[in-house]
Amino acid sequence: MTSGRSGRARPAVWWAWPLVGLFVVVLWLVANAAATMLEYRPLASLWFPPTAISFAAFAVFRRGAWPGLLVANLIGAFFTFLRTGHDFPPDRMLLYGSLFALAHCVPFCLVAHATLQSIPRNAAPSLARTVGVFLLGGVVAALIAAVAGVWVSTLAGMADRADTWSMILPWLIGDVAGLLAFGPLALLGFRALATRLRIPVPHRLHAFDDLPRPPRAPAAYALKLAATLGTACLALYAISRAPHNEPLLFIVFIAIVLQLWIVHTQGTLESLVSIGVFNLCIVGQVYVLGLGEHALTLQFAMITLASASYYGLAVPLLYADNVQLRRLLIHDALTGAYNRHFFVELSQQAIRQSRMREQPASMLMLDLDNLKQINDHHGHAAGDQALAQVAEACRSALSANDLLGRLGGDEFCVLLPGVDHAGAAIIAQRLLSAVRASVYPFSTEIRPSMSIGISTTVDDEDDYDSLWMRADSALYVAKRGGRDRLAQEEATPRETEPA
Ligand SMILES: Nc1nc2c(ncn2[C@@H]2O[C@H](COP(=O)(O)OP(=O)(O)OP(=O)(O)O)[C@@H](O)[C@H]2O)c(=O)[nH]1
Repeated sequence: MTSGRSGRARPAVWWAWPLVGLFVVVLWLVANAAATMLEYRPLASLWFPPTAISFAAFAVFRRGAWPGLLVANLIGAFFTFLRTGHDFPPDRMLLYGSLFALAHCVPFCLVAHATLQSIPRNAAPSLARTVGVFLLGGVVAALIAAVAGVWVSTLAGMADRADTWSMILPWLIGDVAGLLAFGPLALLGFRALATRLRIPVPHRLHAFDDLPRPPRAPAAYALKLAATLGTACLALYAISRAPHNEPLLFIVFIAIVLQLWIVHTQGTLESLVSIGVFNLCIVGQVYVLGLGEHALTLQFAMITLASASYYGLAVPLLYADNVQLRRLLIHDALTGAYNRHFFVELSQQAIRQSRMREQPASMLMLDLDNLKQINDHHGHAAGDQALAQVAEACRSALSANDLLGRLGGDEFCVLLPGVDHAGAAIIAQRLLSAVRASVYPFSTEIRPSMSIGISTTVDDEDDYDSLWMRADSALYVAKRGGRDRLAQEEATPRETEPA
């Protein structure tokens, strides 16, 4: 079920799992303390970041996360009992603590599992789908955790049955806010830790490693992050000075627009860090400025920012997919030249444009020599290699305006916009030389060579088809003349001798 890229060769050291357990316990309790500091009413915190730790630990360490998380939850529950003055006997403490632990761990274990399962094993992953499962699963898990947690609270006598519904909503929102603030970032952190400790992590966690990475621009990132945080700080400072002017708080939503700018232009890690920092900035300010009464609006802002950002992360991936699809659609996979369909379309367009500019256009029909012999003596893989090698040699001898297409088999075609008869012959000669200069790695006896037929527009009636027919006839002449040469369309085509 799980296997690691680097973990296969060397097994984890014996102290790796205890260290993971300890790390999870400490991190979970620190997050729990941060949540406690931000309680704006009993058992309702502005956010509950331990959810992020639980989700990430289950996603990376799977079953191995249970011991650390159970211990952390029990300790966290004991502290809450003491802090809220509930002096239970030891057996009750253990019972209620265990129930709290299960109420929290089971739902977040399930959402971690569902998020992992949303990444296909053998197909191209879709970040949008995984983000959808993570967000919706996160909300459902938080709802289950909130209902179960409030139920345990009433069972333990820590809350009134009458308060049940008024407790569930803030509990749910706090859990979601904590999960979205740090869940994916914590997951990356745990994955890095597992790799260091040579603990195998689920294969699926590597599915998004090849996300397109925009060029690193730390100064631009710092500027955008400062603008995002500055806007959020400004909004909170303004509302702290004018507490009854609620609309001021909505300045925070401008920060969401700035954050999306980061997501669309910076790398994934930078985006995850900015989500976390934005959340820290909000909760830190709420704590310092005492803005607990605006908790729901701010939670809404934090959740909106995080969920919009996670979906935004899928956009560069979709864009890269589009580029790749377009590349596959218009190029011949073996040689990288344009495929026949696209080459014909581009050539027709280029011929029309040359005519409008009152310029000529020329066409070169290229045919690789002796491919059948290469296939027969060295195999089809060698034949493929010859085709790719000759195409590369041609590409290196052409300019950016010239079009190279593979019409099929060993036939290529070059369209030269704005190039006349004489110019076409010079370029064709350059192509012959470039191909002759290369050496086939599979044979020193067969020298790379090709034959070329040339045609050039003579009047406005000329189009792709007429050029193609004349270039093809000229190619036939070059082949008949002994290969490795060019022939121009003429009543008596001019031929060059092999070098
Ligand atoms: N390896 C490989 N062979 C191909 C491919 N497409 C076509 N061929 C083979 O290329 C050979 C072309 O044969 P011919 O048209 O007689 O060409 P040739 O052997 O180069 O002979 P001349 O053109 O007269 O020099 C055929 O045997 C095709 O099966 C391909 O994509 N890869």
